[in-house]
Amino acid sequence: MTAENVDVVVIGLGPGGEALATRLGKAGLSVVGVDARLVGGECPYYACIPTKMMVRAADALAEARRASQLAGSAQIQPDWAPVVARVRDEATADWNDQAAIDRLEAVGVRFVRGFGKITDTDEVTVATSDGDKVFRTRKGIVLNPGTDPAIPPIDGLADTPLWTNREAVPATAVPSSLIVLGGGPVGCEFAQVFSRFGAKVTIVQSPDRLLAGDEPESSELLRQVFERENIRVVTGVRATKVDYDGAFHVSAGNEVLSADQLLVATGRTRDLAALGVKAVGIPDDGKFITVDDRMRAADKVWAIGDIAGTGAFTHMSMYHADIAAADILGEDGPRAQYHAVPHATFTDPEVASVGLTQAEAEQQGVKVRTALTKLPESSRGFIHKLGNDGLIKLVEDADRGVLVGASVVGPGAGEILGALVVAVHAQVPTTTLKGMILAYPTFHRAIGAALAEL
Ligand SMILES: Cc1cc2nc3c(=O)[nH]c(=O)nc-3n(C[C@H](O)[C@H](O)[C@H](O)COP(=O)(O)OP(=O)(O)OC[C@H]3O[C@@H](n4cnc5c(N)ncnc54)[C@H](O)[C@@H]3O)c2cc1C
Ligand SMILES: NC(=O)c1ccc[n+]([C@@H]2O[C@H](COP(=O)([O-])OP(=O)(O)OC[C@H]3O[C@@H](n4cnc5c(N)ncnc54)[C@H](O)[C@@H]3O)[C@@H](O)[C@H]2O)c1
Repeated sequence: MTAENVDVVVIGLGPGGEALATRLGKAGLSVVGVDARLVGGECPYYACIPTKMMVRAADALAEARRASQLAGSAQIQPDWAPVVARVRDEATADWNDQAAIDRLEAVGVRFVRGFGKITDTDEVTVATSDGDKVFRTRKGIVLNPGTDPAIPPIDGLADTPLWTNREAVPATAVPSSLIVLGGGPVGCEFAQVFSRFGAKVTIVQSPDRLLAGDEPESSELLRQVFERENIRVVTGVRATKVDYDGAFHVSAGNEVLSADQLLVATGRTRDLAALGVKAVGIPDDGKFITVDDRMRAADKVWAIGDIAGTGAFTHMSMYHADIAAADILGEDGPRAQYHAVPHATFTDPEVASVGLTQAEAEQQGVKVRTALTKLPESSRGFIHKLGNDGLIKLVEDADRGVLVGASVVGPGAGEILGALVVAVHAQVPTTTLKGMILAYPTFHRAIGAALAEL
């Protein structure tokens, strides 16, 4: 088969791949963007955007329920139909990516729908509905394949009509009861959404706490809020068997949990062998592709996004895209650094953090000093009253006198975190931070209270 010569092929057009292809196209390179599914990847169609629309709706219900104690009587009749309509019409255009394809083509990028595989050094073969297309690349190949939901090998699970995020996002009805397998960000966000819309929800999480990558204090606070909202949280237990007879029956620990629906949110996976990475010397038996600080994975091969293993977030994929694009264009761009990576889980309260947790800092041999303040004890927390659950925890490198990590739980925690991202990123001395004037009465003013404890 004759190969077409192009400058760059981008395999997988997640948020990073789409941004990178756009930038290279604008710079005048001949770029082929390949995606087997939808241009934009998981985030706009099955993840960040539609789930945060669901969260927005669920939060509106929670605030309306709080009104009766703060502002008078409010009649609430949850209705999933507006959520279904927003997700279908506003977030995903009914899971149609034509607008994204048009945007790419407008900057000269050629889009090919199909499954891309590296078949030789500098060569990509795309399996399309019209047969294979082969491209030879002058400048290189960028891998942005993202991840699929991982389905754990639990006896009886595989053949059931389980949900992952890809079925939960387009769901047109709220199940009356739901078991959520996995208490990470995906599991926690969906659990609270469906619970607030009326489902009886149980989370089964194998580690001993929710959001196991966050601070233990954040996990514990979220568990308290969830239990207060009648979400059952079962931790330290692994599901061993699933039976389906029209309802799901999950054996976990000493009990069998039953529910109408099962949502599997136990992490993500990608088959590297199917991507053909071995052809360019990249091991294909791991979970991630190792990259350097310019996102280089092999000679003339770059890997960006979740697959690089530096944090599975849209902002990370976009960050990688900028760095790899600059390298491909021969620009002297910044190198990747990861000492101040932020993330927010959009539960209510939100759980957000940047940099190292206390445990991570201690593992790295940092002489750690920590401080913790509770938001209900702040003026703004006192005023806010219902829904004021929250905390701010700071992790300081006591020798250097700078913050190396911070966590915020609370209303708008992802926004409050912004100030702490600046502090950790720029390594602002703690003494300088202590001199800041923080507006009264804001939630972020509690950062000052935490700093005073250091
Ligand atoms: C439910 C949920 C909620 C989330 N919420 C947030 C959030 O609020 N904030 C946040 O920052 N992150 C969130 N994330 C994570 C976020 O979705 C990902 O980190 C983000 O999509 C970046 O992924 P990526 O760029 O690596 O690729 P992806 O978005 O996974 O896209 C990869 C693309 O590559 C394609 N592809 C793969 N292999 C091939 C191949 N061989 N050939 C052709 N095409 C291929 C796929 O079809 C896909 O379109 C969430 C994730 C989930 C599951
Ligand atoms: N707001 C956000 O930024 C956001 C939201 C959702 C997802 N994400 C990203 O997407 C990725 C995937 O999220 P996720 O929540 O699916 O994965 P995760 O790996 O973060 O959490 C899954 C949890 O399920 C547990 N688990 C695994 N197998 C289990 C089993 N058999 N039974 C019970 N528990 C089990 C894991 O130990 C883990 O604690 C994450 O890396 C996250 O960064 C980000």
